Amino acid sequence: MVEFRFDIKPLFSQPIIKVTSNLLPHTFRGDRRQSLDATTKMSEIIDRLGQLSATSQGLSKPVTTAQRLRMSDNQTIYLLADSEAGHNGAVIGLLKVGTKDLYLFDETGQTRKVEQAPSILDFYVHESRQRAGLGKRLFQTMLNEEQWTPLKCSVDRPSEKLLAFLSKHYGLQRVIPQANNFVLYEGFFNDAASANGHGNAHEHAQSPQRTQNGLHITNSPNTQLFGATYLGEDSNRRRGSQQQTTPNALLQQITQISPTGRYGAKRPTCSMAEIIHAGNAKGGKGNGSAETNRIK
Ligand SMILES: CC(=O)SCCNC(=O)CCNC(=O)[C@H](O)C(C)(C)COP(=O)(O)OP(=O)(O)OC[C@H]1O[C@@H](n2cnc3c(N)ncnc32)[C@H](O)[C@@H]1OP(=O)(O)O
Repeated sequence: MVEFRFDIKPLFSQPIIKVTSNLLPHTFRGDRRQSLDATTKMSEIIDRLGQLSATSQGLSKPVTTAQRLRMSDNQTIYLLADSEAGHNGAVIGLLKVGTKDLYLFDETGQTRKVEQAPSILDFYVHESRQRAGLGKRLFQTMLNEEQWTPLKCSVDRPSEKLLAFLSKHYGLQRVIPQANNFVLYEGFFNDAASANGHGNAHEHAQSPQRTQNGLHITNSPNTQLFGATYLGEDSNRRRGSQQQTTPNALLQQITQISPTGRYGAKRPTCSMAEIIHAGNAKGGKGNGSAETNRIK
């Protein structure tokens, strides 16, 4: 459990609170002095949980910091607390989500630009409380609040635990291979006009060409950056057979696909990739991954 030198109860009038760039709990009411005190404490909570999440995922630096949240205009952090724990209560989970403009491959290998794609950016439940349903509670609250459905979420470099989590609770198993670090599941592009539940995600297809050798070429930045996609018989068979893929197999698949990330070797910064996959947030961005720069 993550305890603090101050009492967290005044900040958590309910077990799960939402925080955006003003660094105040969404339920907060108070004068200027109280706001200042609350933002200082919230910053400490976010930084601690962000650091623990990074450590737990083996990342060299946190994906989530108070400073990054303050600089963003489209990110929300959900925090889960146990007010009964310890002397001052304890914060036990963090989930950061946002929307991203992404170039993505659909099921047929065609490139699509998706604006404001719902994205899962960071997720952590303290080690002492994992596998007790708290992650599900946090995730479900987020889905209800954002009015998102799991199938329509892109996931920024999911860990093996998160892949297992999405498979278990939401039946998400078959990924659509991507050239960037985001993972999508089959069905993401169905009825894409309402991709984020509010109906305001937009996607644009790039017209594809299929050559004799099965290479799939579009005039898209994905193709320019990562080359054509091979749509061989094998991949068609795999799709046709509707195989169930285990999280481990998925991870392996992603490892092979992902050009960067926690699974790949370090590679030089690609400024083109940064431009293409940069999200809407004003904060610093990563190497091909909208949010992270997770491996440095
Ligand atoms: C985009 C990103 O954020 S990627 C990074 C995701 N975060 C991490 O990997 C950090 C470490 N892990 C965690 O913090 C948590 O395990 C979370 C956030 C992924 C899930 O939270 P939990 O409270 O454990 O989830 P919850 O109890 O609701 O669901 C449990 C299911 O999650 C998956 N899971 C959780 N822990 C593990 C684990 N150690 N090994 C494998 N699967 C796991 C399993 O499917 C598990 O079901 P099972 O116990 O029947 O096998």
